[in-house]
Amino acid sequence: MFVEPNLGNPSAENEKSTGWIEVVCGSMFSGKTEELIRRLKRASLAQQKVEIFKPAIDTRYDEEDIVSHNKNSIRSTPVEFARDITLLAQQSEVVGIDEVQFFDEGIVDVAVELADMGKRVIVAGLDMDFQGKPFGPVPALMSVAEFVTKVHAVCMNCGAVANYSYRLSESEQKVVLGEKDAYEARCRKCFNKGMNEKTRQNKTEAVSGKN
Ligand SMILES: Nc1ncnc2c1ncn2[C@@H]1O[C@H](COP(=O)(O)OP(=O)(O)O)[C@@H](O)[C@H]1O
Ligand SMILES: Cc1cn([C@H]2C[C@H](O)[C@@H](COP(=O)(O)O)O2)c(=O)[nH]c1=O
Ligand SMILES: [Zn+2]
Repeated sequence: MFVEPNLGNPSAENEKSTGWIEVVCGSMFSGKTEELIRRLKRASLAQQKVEIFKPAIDTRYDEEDIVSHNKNSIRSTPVEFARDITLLAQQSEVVGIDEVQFFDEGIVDVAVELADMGKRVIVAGLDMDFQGKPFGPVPALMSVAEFVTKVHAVCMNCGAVANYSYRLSESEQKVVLGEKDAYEARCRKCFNKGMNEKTRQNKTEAVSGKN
């Protein structure tokens, strides 16, 4: 379990405690949102000023709340652009961001600026997309973060440790919102098996003139 670093206890009135960036990443169903909520609720319990953001496009469970697959939730502000967070987070000591993979690359500078101002910035998101490729700004965020936590799901095919989000449909679009109806957590072996089956099926359909 992640143990929060000491926020510091500045003795001089104007002295700021050091800020930092934490990344919680992994596949779908790996517990990213639960871990984010856990850290943010502990910060609130410690009387710290907490602000939470999510990309406006993620409306799966709720327009505003961040909701885990277990239905654990926390209030958040949906924002369209990464830059919006800079303005909205000015008064906070702790800034949480969920589904960070959906933000533009500007989110990296935003996270760095907020941390430079002395804030604790906690972001959670998918490190890989449905093809097993790095997802948006997450790799760059991992580079600039002080702390990176990779969490894992359970493979729905064989029960092994799952590192991949396997898309059940044939869609090739990067962004396809969904839950268990659309994705399965899979281990490396079962993910590769599924991807190879898809490739074979596409080739067969191309030969038979279906596509
Ligand atoms: N294949 C799976 N592996 C692990 N947990 C799963 C799986 N499918 C459903 N869950 C549930 O999802 C919860 C994690 O949800 P959540 O924090 O929203 O994950 P994430 O944000 O990483 O998608 C787990 O505690 C568990 O109850
Ligand atoms: C792999 C992958 C996922 N998505 C979408 C599907 C869900 O709506 C979110 C991930 O949510 P979670 O909290 O991590 O379960 O992302 C996508 O759009 N594209 C992908 O490649
Ligand atoms: Zn497996």
